[in-house]
Amino acid sequence: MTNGIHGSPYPHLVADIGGTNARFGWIEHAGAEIADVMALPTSGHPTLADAARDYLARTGHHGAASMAMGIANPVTGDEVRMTNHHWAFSISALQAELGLQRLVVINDFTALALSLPSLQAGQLRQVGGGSARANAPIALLGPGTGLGVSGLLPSAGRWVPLSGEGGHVTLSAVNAREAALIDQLRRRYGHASAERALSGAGLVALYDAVCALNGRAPDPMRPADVSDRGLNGSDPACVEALEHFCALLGSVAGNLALTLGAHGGVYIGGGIVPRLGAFFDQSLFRKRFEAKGRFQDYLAAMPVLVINAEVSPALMGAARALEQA
Ligand SMILES: Nc1ncnc2c1ncn2[C@@H]1O[C@H](COP(=O)(O)OP(=O)(O)OP(=O)(O)O)[C@@H](O)[C@H]1O
Repeated sequence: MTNGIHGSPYPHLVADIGGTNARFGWIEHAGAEIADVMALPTSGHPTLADAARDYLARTGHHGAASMAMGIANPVTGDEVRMTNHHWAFSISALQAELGLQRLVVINDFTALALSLPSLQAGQLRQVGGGSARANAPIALLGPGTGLGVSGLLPSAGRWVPLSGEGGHVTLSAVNAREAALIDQLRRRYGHASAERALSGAGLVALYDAVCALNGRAPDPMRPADVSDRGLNGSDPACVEALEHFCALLGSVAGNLALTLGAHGGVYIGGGIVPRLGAFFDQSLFRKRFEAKGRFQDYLAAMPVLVINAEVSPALMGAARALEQA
């Protein structure tokens, strides 16, 4: 068994645990690529340990010495409880259960942030703005089961990732229709956070809110139904919900970019935006991103980069966290 750069013994099991998908990969030795990447449905396994064992059984791997995972919730102590799924566990108990010498657990978007400097041009699609400045703060947000938010700050020649919960900031409106939609979300949830609109469930909640404002009973929908009918134009309420989704994401992304001074670029991760393709590029997203009054020019220069969903960069970030542990 060999050690990593800072002493994490190999082989490494790496994981990206979202509310819907649990993605795993295997690193046999130092310098090896991440192999046997596999996504398992979180709903198909009673516990995270079960999902990890299922992955190991399916791939025939055994003897992981270290594991790193990014997981979709705040990580503030030994007890971990997912925000958008029922899995909960003790980090020390999971380490013992899986027989690991080292287990590193970080937020999933913190892990994704750690991977950003290694992404290749082919894994990104730029939506407006100029060139990213070197050694400048980077912003990251991504609608999926929830709304992940993070960033990278340059410090003394290395990148420091942020571990906040920016998906739960209060959603704000820029016109009367948005205010009415957000009011619908507030009635439904009490607090209308960004995630209540900018996630899979949020897309359905926006559709429900549009129907309520139009005095129409909503059809039962999954997030993919709303986006499919919005993209093919077959249901005007879905088209409007998808347009609001993109516009509100622009407002939230612009807020994050202003707060961080993200001249290094604003990255969009998560499973939803890459599926919207040209609709997203032609939506109000970019206009809203820049619509910050006197700071329009400041934001107009910043590139927005959509991360291709086919790649699993959060696994790379988890691997990096293990190297740095
Ligand atoms: N075509 C689609 N259009 C819109 N939403 C979709 C589509 N397909 C799947 N979704 C939704 O995307 C969400 C899953 O996103 P993602 O693939 O990023 O999962 P995840 O990594 O488990 O999420 P998270 O990290 O936010 O917990 C689910 O809410 C799902 O219903």
